[in-house]
Amino acid sequence: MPSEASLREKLKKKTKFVGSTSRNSTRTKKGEISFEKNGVFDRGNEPEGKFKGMKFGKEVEERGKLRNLDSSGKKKRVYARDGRDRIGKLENGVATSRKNKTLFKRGEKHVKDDHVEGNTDHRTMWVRGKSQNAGSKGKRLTHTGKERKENVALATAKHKGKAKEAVKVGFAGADDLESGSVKRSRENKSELSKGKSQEVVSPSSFARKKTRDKAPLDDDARMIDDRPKKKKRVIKIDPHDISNKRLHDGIGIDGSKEEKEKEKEKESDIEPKMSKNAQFRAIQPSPSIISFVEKNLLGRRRLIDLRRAGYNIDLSAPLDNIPFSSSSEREKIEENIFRNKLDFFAAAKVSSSFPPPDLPEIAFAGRSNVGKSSLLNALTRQWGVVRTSDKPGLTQTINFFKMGTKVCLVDLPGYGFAYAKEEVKESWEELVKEYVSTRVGLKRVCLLIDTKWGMKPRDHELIELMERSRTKYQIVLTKTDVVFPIDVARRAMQIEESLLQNKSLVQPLMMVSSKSGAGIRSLRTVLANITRFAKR
Ligand SMILES: Nc1nc2c(ncn2[C@@H]2O[C@H](COP(=O)(O)OP(=O)(O)OP(=O)(O)O)[C@@H](O)[C@H]2O)c(=O)[nH]1
Ligand SMILES: [Mg+2]
Repeated sequence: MPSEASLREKLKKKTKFVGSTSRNSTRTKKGEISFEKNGVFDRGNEPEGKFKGMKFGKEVEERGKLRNLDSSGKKKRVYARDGRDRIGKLENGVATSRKNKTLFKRGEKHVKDDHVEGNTDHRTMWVRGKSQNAGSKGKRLTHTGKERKENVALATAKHKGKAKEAVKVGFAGADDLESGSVKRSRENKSELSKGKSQEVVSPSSFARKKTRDKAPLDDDARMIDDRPKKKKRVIKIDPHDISNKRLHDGIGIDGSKEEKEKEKEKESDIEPKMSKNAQFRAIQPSPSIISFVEKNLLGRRRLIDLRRAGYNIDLSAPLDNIPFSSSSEREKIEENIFRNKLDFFAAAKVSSSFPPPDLPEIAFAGRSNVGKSSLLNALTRQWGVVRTSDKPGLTQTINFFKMGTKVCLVDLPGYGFAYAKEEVKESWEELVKEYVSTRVGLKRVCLLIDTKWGMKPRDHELIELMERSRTKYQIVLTKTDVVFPIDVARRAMQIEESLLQNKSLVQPLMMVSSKSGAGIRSLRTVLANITRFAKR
């Protein structure tokens, strides 16, 4: 049997090896190593090679006992009690491994371990700790008497809700464990996860907890510090108390001045609330203006209504397409003058460049982009002769157009906002002012006002100038098609009322739309009368 002898020798060697490694392993694993039912290491994370030899030698015998006893819970407990003395002789690490064996038998988690230990103080404490009678049943096998007392105290403290007491006791116990039993510290760690009072067991976690608790305390303290400061800042003002503040302001206590001031405040509050727009809405147009607006289809209208009335809003439409006047005489005048071709013959940037005043002139003035050039085109229906643009400031010179042999139409540069340098715009204004105030042969200035925006300060400036120079001028509201008919009437009423005292103003106020053609016929009639009666 040489093979048997050699086998035994091999086994002995392995046993020796295992004996040493098992201790080391338990020490290093610190209770994390688990036993299987057959007592063999391990399902843990340790490499298998380390623990294979556990089946042999004395260790194997002991494991055999363990195995038998592990098969039932009761036996295990009996074995543990009996074996504790025996195992207790071993080093702490080994003893821990024994306990761990029982602990991890049914699971590897510490929480489970506590449950597996079953009727121990420990489990009762932490499992039932949330209920009642912590530590009243059973005895913890692995704990010393001192530890049991601590746990009981912890449980009692917890049960009674005395967290502070529990903290103190727990912390003391943790100190003991740190110095001695690794198992104890592990148990305490598991305890940490079960409640606030348990968290204090580990000194490090206790320190963390302490700092955590401190921070909010500090915040609270700061908040508490802040509150009174805020309160101090608050000045309680009684709105009905007129004793101090109002006396200091020099207002009598009787409240007479006070009431007056209140009334003034109310009035001043009301006035700004009445915006310009609201004031405009409050205007009541006269019936004559309203009828004129309706008759000429001024204001925003449906296309179908314009067509029914005989308007042709097609820009390329000839002059004839404008609705016929009921008066044959007026119709004749319109045709005779405005059927003539519109001829551009002069442009002037300075007054010295003005052409000689051979013909009576009708000028079109107004702010930039108000529609002066467009109106010239609409009156003659010769689109493109006068250049227009949606960009303010296109017309930068005084442009002279002959219309037949009887009248000259003058397109003036606009004033106000324009895409041009300030100096240039100022020169335009000066040129326009010079023209309207000094031009010989100027029979009428059509001052164009945008119906939507009304008159602006620059318009008033020019009016004042024409009033001073006694230049005849007539207001023409443009772009009436962009506002409601009632607003066209309101604007007309507003402007007429504002210029009632002006002597050089020629009535009536005209309203047109170069886009729809509304009011163009009426304006033609007015302008034709100028040329007819104009003295050369
Ligand atoms: N809806 C509408 N738009 C108009 C009317 N008249 C002119 N416009 C537009 O207004 C813009 C300015 O027109 P212009 O005739 O160039 O105005 P302007 O007063 O000559 O402008 P400046 O030469 O810069 O002073 C253009 O885009 C026109 O199409 C109108 O009656 N209705
Ligand atoms: Mg123009």
